[in-house]
Amino acid sequence: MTNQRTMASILAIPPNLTFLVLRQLAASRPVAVGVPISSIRLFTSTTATEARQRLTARPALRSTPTLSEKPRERQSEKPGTRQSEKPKEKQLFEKPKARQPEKPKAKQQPEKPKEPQSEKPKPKKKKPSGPVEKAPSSFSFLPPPSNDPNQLAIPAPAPTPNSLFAATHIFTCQKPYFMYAAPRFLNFPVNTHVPEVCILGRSNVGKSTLINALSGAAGAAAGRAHGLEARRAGRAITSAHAGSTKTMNAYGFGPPPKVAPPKKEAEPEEQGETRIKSRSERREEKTKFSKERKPTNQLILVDMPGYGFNSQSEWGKEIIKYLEKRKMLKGAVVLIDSVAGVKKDDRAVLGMLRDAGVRTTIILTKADKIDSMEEYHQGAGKEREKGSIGDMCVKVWEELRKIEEESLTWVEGKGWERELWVTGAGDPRNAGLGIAGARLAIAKMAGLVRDERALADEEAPELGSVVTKPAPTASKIIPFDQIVWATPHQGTTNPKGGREKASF
Ligand SMILES: Nc1nc2c(ncn2[C@@H]2O[C@H](COP(=O)(O)OP(=O)(O)OP(=O)(O)O)[C@@H](O)[C@H]2O)c(=O)[nH]1
Ligand SMILES: [Mg+2]
Repeated sequence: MTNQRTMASILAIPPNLTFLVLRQLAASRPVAVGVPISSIRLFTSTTATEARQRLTARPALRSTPTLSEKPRERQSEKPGTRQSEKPKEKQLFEKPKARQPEKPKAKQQPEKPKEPQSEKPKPKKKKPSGPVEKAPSSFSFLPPPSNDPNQLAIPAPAPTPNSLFAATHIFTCQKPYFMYAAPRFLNFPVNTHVPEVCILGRSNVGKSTLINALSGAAGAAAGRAHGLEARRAGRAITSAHAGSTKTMNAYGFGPPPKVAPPKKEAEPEEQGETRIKSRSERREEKTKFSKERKPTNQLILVDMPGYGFNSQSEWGKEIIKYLEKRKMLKGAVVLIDSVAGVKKDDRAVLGMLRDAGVRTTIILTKADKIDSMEEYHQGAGKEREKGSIGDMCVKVWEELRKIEEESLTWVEGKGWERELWVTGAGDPRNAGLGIAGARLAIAKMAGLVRDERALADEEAPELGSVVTKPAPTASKIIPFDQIVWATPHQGTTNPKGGREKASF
C-alpha cells in the first residue's frame, strides 16, 4: 500500500522533479519503500512521456499565427517587453486592452497631414526661369545688299506653311530608321535611287542632336540619346564629349519611294563590242544589279564624324572619298556653332566641298546659348548687341565669299545657299527652335520639297537688293526672269509700270 501511495503521489509531481522527489523519498524512508529500482525507473519514464505529450499537445491547440499576424505581434511587442517575459503582477496591473485602442489614434493623426501632401505634388515643378516666348520654328537670315552701309543681316521671309508642312512630313511621318554605320567609304551600300544629304561640322557642334530634332525629338531629348535604346528608336547617339560619332551613320526618313526595279543593260558582246571590262566596272555592275537593296526610305541623312578636336585623320580621307564619289549625294549641310563661329577646320571643309562641287547649306547651331530670344531679333536691328546672331551671319557670309573666290562654279546662290538657317536643336527651354526651317532647307536641297517663297537665291544680286513680293497664292513661284532688282537709293519699277519700294 505504501508503495502504491508513493507512486500515486509521484503521479502528481511534474516529471522533471520526479527523480529528485524519489531521491528524497528514498532518503526519508530508506527501508520502508522497498520498491525495486527497475520499476521506479520504468514508472518515471512513462510519466515523463505522458508529460511531454501534454506539453506538446498544448501548442497544437493554439491556432498557428498567420504571416499577417506575426508582424503585428512584433510591432506591438517592444524588445524585452513580451507578455510571456513580464511578471504576472505587471500583467495584472496593466490594462493593455484599454490602452491599445490609443495606438490607432496615433496612426490616424499622421494620416490627416498625408492627404494635403498628396494634393500638393505641383510645387515640385518649377517654372523655367528663362523667357516664355515661343521659339520660332523657322528662323533664317539673308545677306545684306552689297551697297548697304550698315551690312546688317536681313531676316528672311517666313517659308509658306505648305512647304514647311511638306518638309516636316518627310521627317516626322514615321520613325527614323538607322540604316547602317560605315567606317569606310567602301562599306557604303549601293544607292542609285534615294537622295542623300550629309551633315558635316566640328566635333560637338550638334550634328547628331540636329538629326534627332529633325525627326521630332524635342529639346533636351534630342541631345540626350544614348545606348541601345536610342539605336532602337532610330536616333543618333549624342554625347557632351567631343568625338562620339566615329563612323558615317545613315538614317532614313519618310516612306520608301516607288521605284521600278533596275533593268539590266545590254551586254557589250550583244552589241557587237569586244572591249574587256575593267575590274572596277565589273564590280560596279555586279553590285548594282545584285546587291542593291530595295529602298527603305525617301531621304537619307548621313551623320559624319566631327572634325577638329578628338577626330582622326582617317575619317577626313573617307569623308573626302564620300563627297567626291557618292552619286546620290545631293548636298552637304555644314553646322557652325553660333557662339564659336567659323574656325580653321570649317574653312578647310568648306574648301573641300568647293573642290568636290557639292552644294552646301549652312546651319548655325546652339543659338539658344545667346541669352534671350530678343537678341535673336536684335541681330537684324540697328541697335543690335555685339555678338548677336546677325553679326555671326555676316561673318559667315564673309568667309564663304573668300572661299568661293577660288572657284567659278561653287559660288553664292549656286554652290552655297545664301540663306543661313539658325537652330537650337538641343535647347531645353525653347525646344524646336528653327527646326522646321532646317527641315525645309534639307528637303529642298534633296529635291523633295519646293520652297514656295518668292526668293531668288540662285544668283547673287549685282546691284541693290532683291525685291520680294508676297506670293499671291501659296503654290505660285515667281520665275527668275520676273524678279525686279532694286537700284541703290531708288525705288523699283514693277512690270506693271508702277513704282514700289524695296522690301526688307
Ligand atoms: N544648348 C544646346 N546644346 C546643344 C545643342 N545641340 C547640341 N547640344 C549639345 O551639344 C553636345 C554635343 O552634341 P552632339 O550632337 O553629340 O554633337 P556632334 O556634333 O554629333 O558631336 P560628335 O559626334 O562628337 O562629332 C550634346 O551634349 C548636346 O546636348 C543646342 O542647340 N543647344
Ligand atoms: Mg555625333
